[in-house]
Amino acid sequence: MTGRTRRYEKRYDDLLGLFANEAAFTEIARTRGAEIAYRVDEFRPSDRAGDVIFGTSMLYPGRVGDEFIFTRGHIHAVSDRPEIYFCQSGHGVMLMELADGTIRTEEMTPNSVVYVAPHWIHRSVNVGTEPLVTLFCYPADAGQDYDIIASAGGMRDLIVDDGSGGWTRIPNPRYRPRVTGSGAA
Ligand SMILES: O=P(O)(O)OC[C@H]1O[C@H](O)[C@H](O)[C@@H](O)[C@@H]1O
Ligand SMILES: [Fe+2]
Repeated sequence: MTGRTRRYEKRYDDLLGLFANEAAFTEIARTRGAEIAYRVDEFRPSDRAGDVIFGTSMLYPGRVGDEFIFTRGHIHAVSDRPEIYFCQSGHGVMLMELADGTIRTEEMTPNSVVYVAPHWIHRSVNVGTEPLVTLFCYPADAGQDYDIIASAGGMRDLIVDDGSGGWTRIPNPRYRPRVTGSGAA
């Protein structure tokens, strides 16, 4: 991508506390903490509501224990703002969750498009062996809220190796359901 207005990179060290297997993470961070886990190049023409931010993201393959490497994940700060992702290469899963814990996954393979509808928390997961490269686009006034995941102990499900070359979803043992709506427990 040429003409970017920003590049943002996350190293393994920046992902501390996000993976379920803390011992496996500690071991990886000890030897490869400074390695880039993912990189985002974006073009942001302005922050105006009618404008769009677009760019490319490159998530390198990896695993922490059985869990596949992922982006930190967020909900848009203006939560009704959607996003689209076009997969250029690699094999990924878009893991999406509503505040009430409803989960959805969409597989990402080259030339597939994923629509992240308004109000969905979203995280890209690389379940393959090559970098997962996506082109993304979302409204320029959307912003990102990371606390919605952090305050719940992560997303409700983990995307893990199924032991036969694929991926599967298992419940996240650290997940604490959010209190949503009136009177919900
Ligand atoms: O913001 P993160 O959860 O770290 O994910 C990294 C990036 O993922 C996507 O590509 C989004 O469109 C970016 O806006 C975001 O910054
Ligand atoms: Fe987003």
